Amino acid sequence: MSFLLDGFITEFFALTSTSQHPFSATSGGSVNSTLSTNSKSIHGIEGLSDENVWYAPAVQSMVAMLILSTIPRIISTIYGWIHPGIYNYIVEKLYVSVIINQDESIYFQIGQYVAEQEELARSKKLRHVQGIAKDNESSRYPRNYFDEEQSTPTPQISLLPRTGSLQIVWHNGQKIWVRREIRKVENGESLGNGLKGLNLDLSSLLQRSQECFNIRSIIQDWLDSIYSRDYNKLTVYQCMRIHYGDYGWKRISNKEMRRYGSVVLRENQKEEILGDVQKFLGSSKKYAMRGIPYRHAVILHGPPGTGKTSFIKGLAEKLKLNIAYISLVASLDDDGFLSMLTRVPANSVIVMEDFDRSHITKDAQESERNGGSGLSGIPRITEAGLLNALDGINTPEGSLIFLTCNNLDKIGRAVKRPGRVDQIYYLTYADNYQIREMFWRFFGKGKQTTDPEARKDNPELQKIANVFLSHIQSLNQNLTTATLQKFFLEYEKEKEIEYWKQKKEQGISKDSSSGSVSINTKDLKENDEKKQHVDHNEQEKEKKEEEEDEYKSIEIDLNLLMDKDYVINLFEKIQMETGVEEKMMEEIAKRKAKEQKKKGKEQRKKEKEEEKDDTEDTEEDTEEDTAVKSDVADTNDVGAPSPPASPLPNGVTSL
Ligand SMILES: Nc1ncnc2c1ncn2[C@@H]1O[C@H](COP(=O)(O)OP(=O)(O)OP(=O)(O)O)[C@@H](O)[C@H]1O
Repeated sequence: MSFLLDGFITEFFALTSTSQHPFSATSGGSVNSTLSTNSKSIHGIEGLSDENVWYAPAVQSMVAMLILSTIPRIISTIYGWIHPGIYNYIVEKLYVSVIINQDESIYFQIGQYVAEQEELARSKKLRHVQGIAKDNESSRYPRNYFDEEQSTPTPQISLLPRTGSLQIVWHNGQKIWVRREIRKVENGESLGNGLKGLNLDLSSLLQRSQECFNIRSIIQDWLDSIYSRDYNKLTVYQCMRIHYGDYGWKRISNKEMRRYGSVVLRENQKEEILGDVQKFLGSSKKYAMRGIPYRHAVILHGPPGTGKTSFIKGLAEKLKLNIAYISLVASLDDDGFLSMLTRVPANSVIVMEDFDRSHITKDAQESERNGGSGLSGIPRITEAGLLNALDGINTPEGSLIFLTCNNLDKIGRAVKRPGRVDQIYYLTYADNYQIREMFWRFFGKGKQTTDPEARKDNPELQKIANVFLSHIQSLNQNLTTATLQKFFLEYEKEKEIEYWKQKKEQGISKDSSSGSVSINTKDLKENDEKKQHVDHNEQEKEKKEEEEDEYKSIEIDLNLLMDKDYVINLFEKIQMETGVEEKMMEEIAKRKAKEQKKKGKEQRKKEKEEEKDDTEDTEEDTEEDTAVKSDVADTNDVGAPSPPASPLPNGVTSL
């Protein structure tokens, strides 16, 4: 009922107010003329001038369309008051509607499209909206470390229609009503506002012989437009609980893909995994012929920060796949798990991370003791559920599954056996090849980042890379690629800080030397306030653009990377900050203690030498004094004996 009332009110305002007509957002000018002609066209067209006559039929048909689309709603609303049965009958006969539940993977795309149309239209009709935070990527760079405002960008707010509000979206001249509404459970009761079970109810006036196929093709157009715009971006889905007992795939981000080339594994390892996956993706017929379930599971294991997640993202970019994360530690039971696998968004690689930390350990009893498998009341995936998933019982044809873990020993043999898991790869600490590649990817220019031949053109950087590598080797420590990345970022940051510091100093001295132009506040006040505001905004924009260009062109001085002490100290600082594994911390502590001891020894040695020098000086002084005294004595008391030489060793003074 309220749905139709809203529709009626919307139509009423659309007819009575030209500025609020949905067309006004896209073609404001033409709408005014259209509607001002309405009254004339209804009573005839005699009032129209010759040059306007040509569009009269169009105006008439538009008005007729508007009336036609409104009248059924008005009638159905009135009848709805009189008799719900009649209301239902009219709705049933005159409208088509499609409901998309929140647990459908396209729910978010359709919701996004509709919200964007609303934002585009900036409809003045929307009065009560939902405010959500919008991530403002562009405000993050350039990073001038002295500009505090810049480093803490203000969050941006975006307005969306509220749950329950009615939106109108025009598609090729056809009007679609869209409403987000709280989902009704099966017995017809609403779940209440606290729960986020939502439907998108899209309805449209029934058009002859098109029925729901028309609205289906409209929704398909919307989806196509969203997908074509976001093509080349990685869509990441996460399996989430939508409301009690119900799970869905939620799109959590739509990012630029991580480039496959930006991930550095051991020499040829990346190509090996890629080749294996490509071979699988191109072998559907072979699998079918042999009657083998067409699915492929890969385990990536190794210490944290060796690039397991990064590699999967890079692989997804390379193969143009989306990523669907499913957490094995979430409160998800076997039924939920398997049903989610059947609904995995198309063209996705399924990723189950931190497998060894899940409740599915190699010892099922241990798992139960730890509260797994539902004994603690929290629904859990059981080992049997996981084995079924890996066997491909519920997974769609062509499923590609990646499992990641730090400790492979914690995974039961049943899981690892051939047929369930097809390949196992170990990603470990960075070797010389990876250190070198990471270095060039960070500091090389153009082709040098990936092409060893091109690096020969930069012997200076090659020298720095070699010396840097030898410093790392002298550390004699296992370093992950994540630690190396952090090192380079920290180094860059330090150098940038130095750069901005210098810039700031130069800026101040430049201003003071040139006797910067002082602003006459009186003159400013006389200026038009609006103009000032515009000028200020433009200046800010220009300044930002200049800084952005400058940021891109900052030349980082890499010579410090050849300083062994600097490199070792920065690594230790990073390792301390990032809380590396205990063993590494122990090693650092040991080395620190050793260094401290060495320094203490050197200090004592130095002190001893200084004291020795002092004693020698004292002795010399004493001798000199004695000589002076004896001279004096010679002069004053000729014949007095000289004092005996001290029997104490050097540096010990006699009391
Ligand atoms: N081999 C690598 N090549 C490029 N970048 C890497 C590599 N390994 C780690 N990194 C960087 O380190 C960070 C952490 O890496 P990532 O999350 O992929 O590690 P992980 O092995 O999945 O760790 P965990 O086991 O804790 O999940 C990322 O920012 C990534 O850019």
